[in-house]
Amino acid sequence: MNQQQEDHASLEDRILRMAATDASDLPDFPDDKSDLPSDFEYHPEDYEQDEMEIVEEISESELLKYLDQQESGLSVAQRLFYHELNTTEYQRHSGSWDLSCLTPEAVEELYSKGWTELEGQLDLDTLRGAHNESVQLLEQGQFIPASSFSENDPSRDTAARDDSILWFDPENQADHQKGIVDTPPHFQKILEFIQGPLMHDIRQMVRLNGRTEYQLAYFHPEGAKYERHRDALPTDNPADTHQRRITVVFYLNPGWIADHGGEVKIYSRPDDHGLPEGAERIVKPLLGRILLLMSGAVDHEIMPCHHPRYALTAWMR
Ligand SMILES: O=C(O)CCC(=O)C(=O)O
Ligand SMILES: [Fe+2]
Repeated sequence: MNQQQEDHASLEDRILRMAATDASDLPDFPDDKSDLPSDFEYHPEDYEQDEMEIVEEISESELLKYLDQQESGLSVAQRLFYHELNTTEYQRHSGSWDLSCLTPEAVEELYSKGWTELEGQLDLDTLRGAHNESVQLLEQGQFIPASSFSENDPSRDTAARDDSILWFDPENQADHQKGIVDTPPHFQKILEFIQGPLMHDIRQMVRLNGRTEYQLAYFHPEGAKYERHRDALPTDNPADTHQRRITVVFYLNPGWIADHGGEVKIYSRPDDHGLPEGAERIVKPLLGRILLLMSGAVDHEIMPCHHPRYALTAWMR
């Protein structure tokens, strides 16, 4: 762990700090122990229990708001990078960064804004094939409403999303009860790209320490949307295996036009006064476009869809 990281509280510490400030029933501990009632016994475990209950009660968005007030999610997420990429010193050597598919500009943008877009990484045949496979999976009834997964993660506001999802498991441990299906051949190629060149590049730049999951989402054309949210809590702990670190979204919508809707709105990060620092940005879900996000740093939303919309999301931990 480097000096920079030691100076910052871990995610757990920051959450517990909040719990402690909210817990008005915590005793004011006097320096002079004689102020305590004579029969008072302090069992720290009792209060730790209270703190945990408070953490469970607050919603994910409230928790994020509080964490952002302590430090912006982007600053926290930037410490997952091995280097400070926005220095002239580091950028001068960008030609020698060992990248197989990403450009140095894309990596710099991911670092400095928390997100970037890529194009032209996969051939049209694979992309069109994956779109056709998505339609087949829908016709086979393989998708499950995302909101029905809420019991797995009580802090997630699953009412915020109208999409239906399924999971690909590269080891092909199909379990249809849990929404896991065999990976069809064109999706297999996309997964190979993610696990190969893309993972290679991201690993060079960002500390990863966990498994990657693959979710295919279908948004129905009767206005399905996904309200503003973030994919993870901001963490800079290299040992964390739980929080998602990088979100990769592959759009699979041939012939997309503005009337189809389903654009992604990317929210600008808040400044020191909690106000948006810049304008919101729109990403169109065009076939072959890829959106990369620092999962703990960037709020985003999916606008209402007026045409079937498919996207594959990979979350790297
Ligand atoms: O489909 C997209 O554009 C993004 C999906 C997303 O935000 C999510 O699944 O968390
Ligand atoms: Fe998301």
